Amino acid sequence: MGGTFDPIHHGHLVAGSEVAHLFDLDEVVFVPTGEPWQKDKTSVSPAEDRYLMTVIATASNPRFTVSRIEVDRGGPTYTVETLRQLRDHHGDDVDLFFITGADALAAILSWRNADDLFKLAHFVGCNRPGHQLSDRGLPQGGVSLVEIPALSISSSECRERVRAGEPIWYLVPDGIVQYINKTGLYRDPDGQEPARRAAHPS
Ligand SMILES: Nc1ncnc2c1ncn2[C@@H]1O[C@H](COP(=O)(O)OP(=O)(O)OP(=O)(O)O)[C@@H](O)[C@H]1O
Ligand SMILES: O=C(O)c1ccc[n+]([C@@H]2O[C@H](COP(=O)([O-])O)[C@@H](O)[C@H]2O)c1
Repeated sequence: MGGTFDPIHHGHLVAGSEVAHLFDLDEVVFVPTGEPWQKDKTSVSPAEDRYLMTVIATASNPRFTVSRIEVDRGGPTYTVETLRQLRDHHGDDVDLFFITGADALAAILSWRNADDLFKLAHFVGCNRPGHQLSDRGLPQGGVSLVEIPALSISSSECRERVRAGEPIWYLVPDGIVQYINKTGLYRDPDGQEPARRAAHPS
């Protein structure tokens, strides 16, 4: 499952679990994006933080693992390179499924070497609340769309809530709340929430 995971939240975990069930997958490998080239670089947290949060969030599920493949590769992250590396590593005996969200798949034709992607893996697009994807324009048989039990959570909302001093308990696993508190991720650069700064202007 590919994503920026900034931070990983229960929407991602439910999607991974649901797709594993529907497609009878042996393993779901979460692959945090190294450098998401279609996102503003300055607004994405360090890859190492996103990787560590993904490890923490998935640790309790024996079918979930995390790969450093994109974090370690360096440079802009292209899914086509990730799939080629995975294919080289596993050989032709495994079926690869690339799981991601409907919003990301809607833009797949703008991805690097889009034509090759569908030869390397079967793509699974997760419909989430507010993002319904049609498979119009996508190659027949190359993509499956699945409905994920509605969980209206997004990473951007989690980041906004932390910045505003609002709780993210139960939107993300407990360990992620603790990691964010410990590292100060998503807070203002001076480490204070806006509400506290207003009360104690420096
Ligand atoms: N609640 C959800 N249900 C199903 N799929 C989801 C959900 N949240 C995210 N996804 C999908 O998981 C993929 C990877 O997610 P990503 O790391 O970009 O998180 P995000 O919540 O979409 O982040 P952001 O709000 O920063 O755009 C995305 O393509 C996204 O559509
Ligand atoms: O290969 C590409 O060119 C490409 C362009 C945009 C996104 N992706 C991948 O799509 C997945 C979801 O991305 P995002 O930005 O929605 O978190 C993630 O694994 C990205 O690396 C891949």
